[in-house]
Amino acid sequence: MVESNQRFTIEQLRSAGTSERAWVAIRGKVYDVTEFAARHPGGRDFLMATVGRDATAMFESLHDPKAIKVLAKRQIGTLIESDMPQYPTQTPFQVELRKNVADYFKRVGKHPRNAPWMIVPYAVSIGVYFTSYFIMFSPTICRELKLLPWIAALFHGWSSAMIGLYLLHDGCHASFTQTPLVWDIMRRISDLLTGLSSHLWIHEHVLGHHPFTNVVDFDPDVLTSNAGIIRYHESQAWLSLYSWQSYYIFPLYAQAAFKRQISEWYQLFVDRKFKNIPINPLPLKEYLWGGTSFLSFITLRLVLPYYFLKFNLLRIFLTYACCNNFWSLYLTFVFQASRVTDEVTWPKPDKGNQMQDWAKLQIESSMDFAHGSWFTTFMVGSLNYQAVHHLLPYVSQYYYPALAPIVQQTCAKYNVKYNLRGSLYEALALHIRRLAKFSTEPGAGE
Ligand code: HEM
Repeated sequence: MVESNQRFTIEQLRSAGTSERAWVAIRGKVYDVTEFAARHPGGRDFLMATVGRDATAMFESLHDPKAIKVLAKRQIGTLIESDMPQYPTQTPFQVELRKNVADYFKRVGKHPRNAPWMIVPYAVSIGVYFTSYFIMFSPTICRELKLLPWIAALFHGWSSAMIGLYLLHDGCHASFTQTPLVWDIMRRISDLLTGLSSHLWIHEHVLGHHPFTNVVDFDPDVLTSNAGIIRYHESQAWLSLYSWQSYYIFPLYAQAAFKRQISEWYQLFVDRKFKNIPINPLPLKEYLWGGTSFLSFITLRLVLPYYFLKFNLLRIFLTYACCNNFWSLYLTFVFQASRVTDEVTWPKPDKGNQMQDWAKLQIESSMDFAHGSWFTTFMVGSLNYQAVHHLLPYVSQYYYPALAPIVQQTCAKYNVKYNLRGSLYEALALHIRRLAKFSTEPGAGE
């Protein structure tokens, strides 16, 4: 039995990231949520992924401030010192934003997670995925219409990107319906069809990227210890290959899907970490899902076209090269344009590990584009409203266009910079400009 006034080190907390002993730290208090996990309205899976660490930023960004009261009787002690940056609690800007957003949902009489129209893009993504697959590997079409299967391969890449932007993204943010089973089904569909792991992505995106966007050494995309092949921050050590990065980003970005399909299962099951983010011991269910997803992916990509439809291996490889390269370029450009530019902030915690206002950081580290264009919004899974998404990741993307003016007005009142460009191309040009800037050796004109 643990006494409620006990003081824990971060290592002790870390060792309690299992289903038998699940502890989590929020604002310096350590809670035992082993029993609570089964009753967590956000589902057991999300909670179990977050235990064994200081989950303050993630918890506060997703829950009403009152939710912490539910945990009061589960407090078992305090954390001696956190290894995570700390944001101030509930600044006036955050409080007003929260109120304005809540007022909007009260006015329209909707729940932020309920948006039945989202079924349309979900169905389009899956529909195009299977239609294009059929065209790519229909022996008759391939014989009669030589070009069509290659166009279908591009559409297959596009639909894989859309599955990521819609089913994976919304499932991992729990932003469609209030039912954990639905979120689970959405992200598992993505696993089965794309050969990527949504469990790993929860760690990368929900635990790593979102609470600490662009924060050096905490956002897994901005690590000084892992210089990477692209340099877009001054904290990354200089490598002479960066001189060429404005040119090689295209082939580099294009191979992202292939690289992930090979590395993700290793990171999840063998390495048990994503860059700087450790992964808690996995339940049997996760191994079974991993195996099923891998088999389904191999069946779709190899067994069916090679053994049953008798396509040769070179043709299969080239078809998937078309698909994967298009898919990777499409997603990478959207992601990079919406946050890797000079105009957004790249904050650092101070010496005491303290950060500025979390909401302000989310807005100022985002680059929005093409507000009002329904076509762009559809094509980029609403990431053209990046600031709103980062501020309210649990709200269905269906509501972003309506919420953006409310957020912008609140930003204007509190003098918070809201970055917005007219089109994706403008935002992309800013990204390319930043890469060009960091392709010069420090001290040689950067
Ligand atoms: C990605 C991770 C998480 C997701 C997606 C998530 C999601 C949710 C959702 C959807 C609710 C229902 C209320 C609402 O709609 O706001 C909820 C409630 C709650 N969650 Fe989480 N949660 C996560 C992590 C955590 C963590 C780390 C804790 C800390 C122990 C936690 C503790 C709670 C508590 C105490 C409630 C309120 C329960 C009640 O009112 O009875 N959640 N969560």
